[in-house]
Amino acid sequence: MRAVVTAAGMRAAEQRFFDANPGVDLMGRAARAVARVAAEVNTAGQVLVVAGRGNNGGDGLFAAAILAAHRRVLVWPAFGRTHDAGQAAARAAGCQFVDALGALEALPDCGLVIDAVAGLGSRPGLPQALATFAAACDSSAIDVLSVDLPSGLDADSGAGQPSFRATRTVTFAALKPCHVAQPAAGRCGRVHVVDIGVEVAATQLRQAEEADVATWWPTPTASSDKYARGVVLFDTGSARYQGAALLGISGALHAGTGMVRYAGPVHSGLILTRYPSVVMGDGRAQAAVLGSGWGEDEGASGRVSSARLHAPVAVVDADALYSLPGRIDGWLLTPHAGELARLLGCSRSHVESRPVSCAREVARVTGATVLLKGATQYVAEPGGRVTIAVPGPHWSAQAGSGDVLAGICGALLAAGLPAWQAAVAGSSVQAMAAARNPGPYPPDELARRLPEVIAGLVAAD
Ligand SMILES: NC(=O)C1=CN([C@@H]2O[C@H](COP(=O)(O)OP(=O)(O)OC[C@H]3O[C@@H](n4cnc5c(N)ncnc54)[C@H](O)[C@@H]3O)[C@@H](O)[C@H]2O)[C@@H](O)CC1
Ligand SMILES: Nc1ncnc2c1ncn2[C@@H]1O[C@H](COP(=O)(O)OP(=O)(O)O)[C@@H](O)[C@H]1O
Repeated sequence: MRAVVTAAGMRAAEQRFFDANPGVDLMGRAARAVARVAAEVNTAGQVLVVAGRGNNGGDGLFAAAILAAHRRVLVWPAFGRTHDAGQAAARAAGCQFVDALGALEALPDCGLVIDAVAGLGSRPGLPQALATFAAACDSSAIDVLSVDLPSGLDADSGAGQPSFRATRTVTFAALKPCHVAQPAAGRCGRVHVVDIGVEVAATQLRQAEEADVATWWPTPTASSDKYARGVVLFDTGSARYQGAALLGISGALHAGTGMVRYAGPVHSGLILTRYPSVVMGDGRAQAAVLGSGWGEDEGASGRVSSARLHAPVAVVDADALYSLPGRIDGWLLTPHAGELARLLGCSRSHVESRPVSCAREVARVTGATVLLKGATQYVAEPGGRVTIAVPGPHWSAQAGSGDVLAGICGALLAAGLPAWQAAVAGSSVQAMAAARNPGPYPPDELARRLPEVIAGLVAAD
């Protein structure tokens, strides 16, 4: 699990560090890390450092001084004034200072641009000259190494256009929200988190890793039987959306559930032709999966109540989200941004601009865990902790992926994982299956690839 720290949290951690270690040269440590990664990206070509006015510019200037020992380094102080000591070091090391025009003219001869315009202090957007330069970097496909974060992005919200688009980002102590939240994360390239000695406090926002999923994944033992592994009861699908039932069942079976019961309206012939191990009808279960493919079913409340008679907890997807039976501790809700907006009575764009606080709010009010689906998958617990799932490729943005995901999560909930782990592990493993099978595979095909991903995970653990 990797901590994700806000700009304020990072500044507080830095202050604690300085209080305990007065006089330590953190900027020097940051600059050496930037120079090291710069040398990895491009070993010998000319480097152009764009330096801002603050400490981020200072990191870039000291890195420029280190790199200038072995290669030609140009420095563009984008606002004229820049970090005084950093500027003196860069000049003393022989860096050549250029203006905006000089920077643009030099670009074709450079092997690397270091963006040290702004980091934690970055405000959304760039002034015109920098926006023009960032666009020129984009169109010339030159490697851009951003210091802390691509300048022009807000560290916490990830908002910001125009901004630099980095191929690599070197950040310090911990990830910041903009490194993990799409679409900003897509502008950071490969992110290196460098230890500079600053310890961040435990965070309420974290990014899960494959190793976490491997640790949590429920694997059968010699004493396992189908009931111990978990029974999932599905009430999914409708006459109009029959496929949703098949997709969810596929997710659960390929994630390793002990048994699937199906109590929805889709004809048994259709279900059993595809999945002969499914037991038709109600019965005791460890978890239910509800809502996928219901459409605007008028009997939604009745279907939710009925499932409660058979299973202590449920994954609530799609249209079942609007028939929640009061407080539902231990349950898992799986809305996308539009569904979460409807639950909150706000606009989709409001949810998209504040995904963490919106998911937290619904978790707090319902007592359930909320998996907010989308390009970044946020899992919010009622206590306020939010875990981001392992990311995957955007091919998964297709009808039916959510139905499969609900089934995977149902299997994990039935196996006894707490709702937050079921949600993080389920959405991560689906993303990993998509990442290991790049291309436009339909969601049912990706579900069939889950076993090899899970086998690899548990073997590695
Ligand atoms: N906080 C820490 O623990 C550490 C911080 N360090 C560096 O210090 C940085 C923070 O320094 P500062 O607080 O001085 O802030 P920054 O240097 O990140 O940003 C502030 C400056 O950038 C300008 N600026 C902000 N947004 C802009 C935009 N979109 N376009 C153009 N200019 C913009 C501001 O006007 C201001 O001059 C970190 O990002 C990191 O690079 C490192 O030296 C090491 C440790
Ligand atoms: N841009 C994206 N990149 C990666 N995954 C995405 C993206 N957009 C959506 N997804 C994933 O695709 C699935 C879509 O779910 P959902 O909208 O409920 O679809 P459906 O109801 O049709 O199954 C979710 O698992 C979600 O996390």
